[in-house]
Amino acid sequence: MESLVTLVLVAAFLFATVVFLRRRTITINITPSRARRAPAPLKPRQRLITISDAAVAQRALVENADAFSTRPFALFGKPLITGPERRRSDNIISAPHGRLWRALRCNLSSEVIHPTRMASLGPLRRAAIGAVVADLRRQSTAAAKGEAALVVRDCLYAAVFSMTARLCFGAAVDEAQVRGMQRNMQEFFLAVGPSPSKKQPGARPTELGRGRDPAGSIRRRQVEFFLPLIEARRQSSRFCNNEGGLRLYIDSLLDLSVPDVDDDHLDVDDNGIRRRALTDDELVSLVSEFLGAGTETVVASIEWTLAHLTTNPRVQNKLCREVSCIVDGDDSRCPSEPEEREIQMHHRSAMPYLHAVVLESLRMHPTVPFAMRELRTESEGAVIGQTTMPEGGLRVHFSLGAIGRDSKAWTDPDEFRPERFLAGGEAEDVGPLPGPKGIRMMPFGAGPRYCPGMNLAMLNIKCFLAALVREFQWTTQHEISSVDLTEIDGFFKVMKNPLRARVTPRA
Ligand code: HEM
Repeated sequence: MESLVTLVLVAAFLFATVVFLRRRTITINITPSRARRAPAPLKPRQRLITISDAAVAQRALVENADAFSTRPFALFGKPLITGPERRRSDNIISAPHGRLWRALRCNLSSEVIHPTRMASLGPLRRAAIGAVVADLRRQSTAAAKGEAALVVRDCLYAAVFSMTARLCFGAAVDEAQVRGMQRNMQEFFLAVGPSPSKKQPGARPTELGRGRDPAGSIRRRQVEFFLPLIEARRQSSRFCNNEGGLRLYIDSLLDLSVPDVDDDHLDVDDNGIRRRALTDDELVSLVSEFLGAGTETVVASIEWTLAHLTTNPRVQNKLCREVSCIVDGDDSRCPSEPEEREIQMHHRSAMPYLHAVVLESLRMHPTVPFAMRELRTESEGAVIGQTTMPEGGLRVHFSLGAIGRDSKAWTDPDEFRPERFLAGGEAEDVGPLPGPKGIRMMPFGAGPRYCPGMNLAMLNIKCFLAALVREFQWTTQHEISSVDLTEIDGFFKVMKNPLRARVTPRA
């Protein structure tokens, strides 16, 4: 009897959701919360639905963008992002849709990672790539004697992290400080779920589950570690330090004033809004968000792509030919400045196959597995019309992996086939963000909350991949290991078993 009642309730809920998302027939997969591990705790009695259908995602995230613009606050569990004062210390990811979110997002996009600033990132990126290449050469020489397969994730992670940390704090931070930041972030991600950090040397075992106040103590250590670095930058004569044309993230945050009232419904004149500087707790939240978002996602994407290249010699050779032809060729159309040249070379039109390989990898393994939204009970009237919002509100997870592998939208979706993104292919007009024809894949999300780091991420992934494929041949070592493409979904979608490959320097 009890199960019959549950069945009826679930059926009514599914029906209501479909009606709410549009009153015509749509295919919608709704997974009850227990069927998938929710990366973030649900509020008591809050319902969770998982959307795996691109058309439904389009209607929700693009056509009903206002209603679907707020993420659940407690993505990580409150104590991990709440400062010692126990007040909200939002970062961009957690800020509700409104003035504060807009100010924070606009600061990152226009001050730090605006396309016009991409060129000044070149020296940092080249140093990071140089470090990985040198490390892999050294390891491959050592490994050649013992015929061992290399794990690329560790040196990749260290290089990308150091690049992101210096974009945040500048050249003044030394290696020890960068490694300290890395450990701190690894501890954070260990606490929130499976991540590449788990395998990182020096990562301490998580304290979760030991019955202490683990989240609170992780946050305390984060504050203790980052505040002195922030304070040092605040006290420095930062206006005199030329950071090679870079606008450091920490400087932009220290200069930023944000609206004091984060309520778009208040009837106030724009000029009358009180503004304030960011609190120390907010600065810590924003800095750690930048380091985490800028590193984990990019490293995981490069590793997934290398895994496919290792098992697909045809694709790898084709990519290597394209990269070598452009990098080693003398294309007079390219600008002579190395920074400008780098950006132009990695443009879709210059290296279409590299672009296609990266898109295909992101389609199959979007490294952020879900775009999450929360629909509040307050917005019920405006959004839902006749339908009753479940008590406690509604959590909606858009499954980016399922959308990218939908067999109704993609031919052989589980096959790694970059050609589909080339001219004449089934996805020639599909890019990393949904275009005017609607959503086919959305590895960087969709609607107003899409990833602001997309351009930087695409450029970094392409530059690392181009160098790694041009410098090395990637093969499996059957007698020792094969490539295991099993995914693990935590806050990030990572390889369950890190890529182990034989890495041979090209002549
Ligand atoms: C391969 C690399 C990356 C992937 C796949 C990725 C993916 C995503 C996704 C799926 C979202 C959620 C979008 C939504 O809810 O609709 C997101 C949000 C976000 N990402 Fe990324 N990201 C990447 C790199 C980066 C980088 C390099 C940065 C920073 C420099 C960054 C900063 C952010 C921020 C701040 C948000 C929150 C945006 C908001 O709420 O307004 N991401 N990202």
